[in-house]
Amino acid sequence: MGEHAETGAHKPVRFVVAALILRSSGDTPEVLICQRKPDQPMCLKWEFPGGKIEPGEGPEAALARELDEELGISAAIGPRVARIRHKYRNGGAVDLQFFTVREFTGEIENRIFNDVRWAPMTTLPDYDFLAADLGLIHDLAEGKLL
Ligand SMILES: Nc1nc2c([nH]c(=O)n2[C@H]2C[C@H](O)[C@@H](COP(=O)(O)OP(=O)(O)OP(=O)(O)O)O2)c(=O)[nH]1
Repeated sequence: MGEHAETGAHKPVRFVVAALILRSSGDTPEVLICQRKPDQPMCLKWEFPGGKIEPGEGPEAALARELDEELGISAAIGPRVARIRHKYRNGGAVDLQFFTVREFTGEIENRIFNDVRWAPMTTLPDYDFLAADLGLIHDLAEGKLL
């Protein structure tokens, strides 16, 4: 195995934005989570809606575009609450920025995912999330972030 196969240094970093879309159900804060399709890489893992920033695009604009494409909503992008760099075992690195979304117009529609659901914050660790998200979901579940 060459050194690049081990370090993944040959693969460019993917700059990704994702949304913590929040609502309250009674006293319970909930967040929207999405499950990847069976035919996608890292299939059936859970993630937050979002995707790659396109060249020349700002992070907020990229996220608003992705939420429209993936869920059919027009979202007010709130503050950035986390930034995570993660190297996947296949060598691909991601730079993830998470923004809160507390207001949107339109009805949430599942356009590309295997499943979409509102999850109470405390239940997040019960879902099989992408590895890069694990620290974040534990902080969210423990009420440390929001
Ligand atoms: N949307 C989203 N992507 C995430 C999260 N955590 C995480 O590691 N990612 C990774 C998975 C993907 O490699 C990348 C997002 O890329 P994408 O949504 O535009 O495209 P994709 O899943 O087809 O991924 P790719 O194979 O094209 O890289 O970021 C997350 O919570 N939400």
